[in-house]
Amino acid sequence: MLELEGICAAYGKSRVLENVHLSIAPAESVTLLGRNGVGKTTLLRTIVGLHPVSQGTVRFAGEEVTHSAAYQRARKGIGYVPQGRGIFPHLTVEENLRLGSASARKGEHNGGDAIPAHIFELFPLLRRVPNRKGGVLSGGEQQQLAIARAMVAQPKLLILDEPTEGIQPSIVQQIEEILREIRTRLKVAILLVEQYLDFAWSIADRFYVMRRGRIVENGSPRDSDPASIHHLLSV
Ligand SMILES: Nc1ncnc2c1ncn2[C@@H]1O[C@H](COP(=O)(O)OP(=O)(O)OP(=O)(O)O)[C@@H](O)[C@H]1O
Repeated sequence: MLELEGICAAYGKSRVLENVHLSIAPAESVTLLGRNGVGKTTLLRTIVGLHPVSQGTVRFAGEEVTHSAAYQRARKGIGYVPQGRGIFPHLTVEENLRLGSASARKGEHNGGDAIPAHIFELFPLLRRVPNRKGGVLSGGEQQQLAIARAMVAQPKLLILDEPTEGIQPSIVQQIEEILREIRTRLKVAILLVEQYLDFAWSIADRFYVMRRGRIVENGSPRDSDPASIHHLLSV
């Protein structure tokens, strides 16, 4: 479903990604691990169309999208939950969700479609607070809102950048369950950047480890020893 081949990217003259190859099958859950500053967020941004690649190709759902605009990739089915959540703090929960709808992404400035019922089944907490402003929600609620907003557009691939950052452990478990539902029931593929290895391990079918802009290891959590991955992440 997603294939990255030989991706290179830079900020000015500073090269950040070097020859990255990565693939994700439909409904597969993949985690991208690596220390701070190795290029994980930049790689996600090249996939969603927010950072240009200097070499390589991005293919999604059988089509090359290397140079497509972010909104075109969103329409094709790439959903993105950025680091820091990216919700609108002054808009209500319902308004935030409507902005995620497919018609809003197509540029029809009508406030978007109705919110699909399955969104509230996945996020019952949000059903209880439709009129609350995004900015007054707790960190965990904001993260759920950010994921729900991406899900409103019915993506085929959901990309999440450190969804557990700054969230208490009990809520992390809720988010884990929601992501599992998204993958198994809705058959949406997941690409997760995560520092919290236990969380990543519990939902990933496969992992990649990145160091200094390169993929240095990949495999399946079932066949890998977490201690060796911890070691890889600490050197
Ligand atoms: N806008 C920018 N301009 C210049 N350099 C940048 C910019 N954004 C990131 N970088 C640099 O690119 C490198 C990769 O950053 P990136 O955010 O992709 O890493 P990361 O692995 O996601 O780290 P983190 O976990 O801290 O978000 C870092 O050295 C960073 O300082």
